[in-house]
Amino acid sequence: MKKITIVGAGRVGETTAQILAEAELCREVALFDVREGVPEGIALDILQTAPFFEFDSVVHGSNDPRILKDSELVVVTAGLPRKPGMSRADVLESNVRIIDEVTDHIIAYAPDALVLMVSNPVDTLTYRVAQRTGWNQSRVFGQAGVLDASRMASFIAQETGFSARDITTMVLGGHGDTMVPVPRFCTINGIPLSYFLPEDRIEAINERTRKGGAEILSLRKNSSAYDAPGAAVATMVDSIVNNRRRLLPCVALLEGEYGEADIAMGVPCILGSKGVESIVELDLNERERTDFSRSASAVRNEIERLGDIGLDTNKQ
Ligand SMILES: NC(=O)C1=CN([C@@H]2O[C@H](COP(=O)(O)OP(=O)(O)OC[C@H]3O[C@@H](n4cnc5c(N)ncnc54)[C@H](O)[C@@H]3O)[C@@H](O)[C@H]2O)C=CC1
Ligand SMILES: O=C([O-])CC(=O)C(=O)O
Repeated sequence: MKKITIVGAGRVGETTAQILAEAELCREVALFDVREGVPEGIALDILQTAPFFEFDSVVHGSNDPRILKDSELVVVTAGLPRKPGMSRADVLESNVRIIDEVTDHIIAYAPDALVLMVSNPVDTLTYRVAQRTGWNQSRVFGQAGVLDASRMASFIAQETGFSARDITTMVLGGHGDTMVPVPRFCTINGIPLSYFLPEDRIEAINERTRKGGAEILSLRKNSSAYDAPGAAVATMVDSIVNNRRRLLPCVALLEGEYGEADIAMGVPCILGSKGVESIVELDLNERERTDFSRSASAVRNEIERLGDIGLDTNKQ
């Protein structure tokens, strides 16, 4: 891929930019942020790691949204992170205004790009971007499940003492307290998780996964997570730019899949060069279905709050 722009040169944006450049996932990594000098400074700092990591990707930054021009993919990390004690939904009102502005820049300067949303609450803001752009399911999607699944895998690795590499996990639903880890679809090198861990330990891991973001926030105090989130975004970008067509949980717009429509939330997707190529519909059991629809209700409540904010588009 020639050019990827990261909107929001904060902690997640910077971490993502470093990984994309290091892995040469595109020729040009652009950083856009409203903080004066910051995107330029971060770009320069990352560029100066090129001799160590031996990459040729170019990194540059600007406060001018025209930097988005010619991007094939835009990763959106702009917006407030929550503070300890808050839920992700608590930053909805602040972030929707930022995301509306960012969306208008994308429409104006990168009208053919794919959009990978990261800003929280990510399900609702992915939905918002899709509404404002009018773009389809394949082009507008978000990151949540890749991170949640990696958290779950690392907890399983800690619990079993086995290599995290052999652990495959699946987390569906909204990226909030109602997220749905699905241990039935988790394996250790193909062997079901239940072969290694008793039910109560699996349940404890599910619960820790649901609270994974809050756990880090409570420890780091003045920052939510950004190392694993950056790596999760880069994993999705890699599947897109290399057209790997990996099966990854993504925040996707549902159009009847899983019995839901007019909503965006985490489901397994095939992610390739055109974005979300398809949604994989798993045959959920009764408990998983109940948990999934509870999670959908939580996301829907957030989406309803958007109604008060109004979608007065300001397409340039
Ligand atoms: N989906 C996920 O799994 C995750 C989502 N997040 C979310 O990502 C977002 C960013 O988190 P951090 O990087 O830690 O925050 P941060 O505060 O370090 O960075 C946010 C950046 O957005 C910029 N920004 C604000 N308004 C802007 C605008 N109109 N245009 C361009 N840039 C603008 C700020 O200047 C700042 O540099 C938060 O909403 C956070 O909750 C964080 C981790 C994981
Ligand atoms: O916890 C937060 O607010 C940031 C995030 O989404 C995560 O780390 O999962």
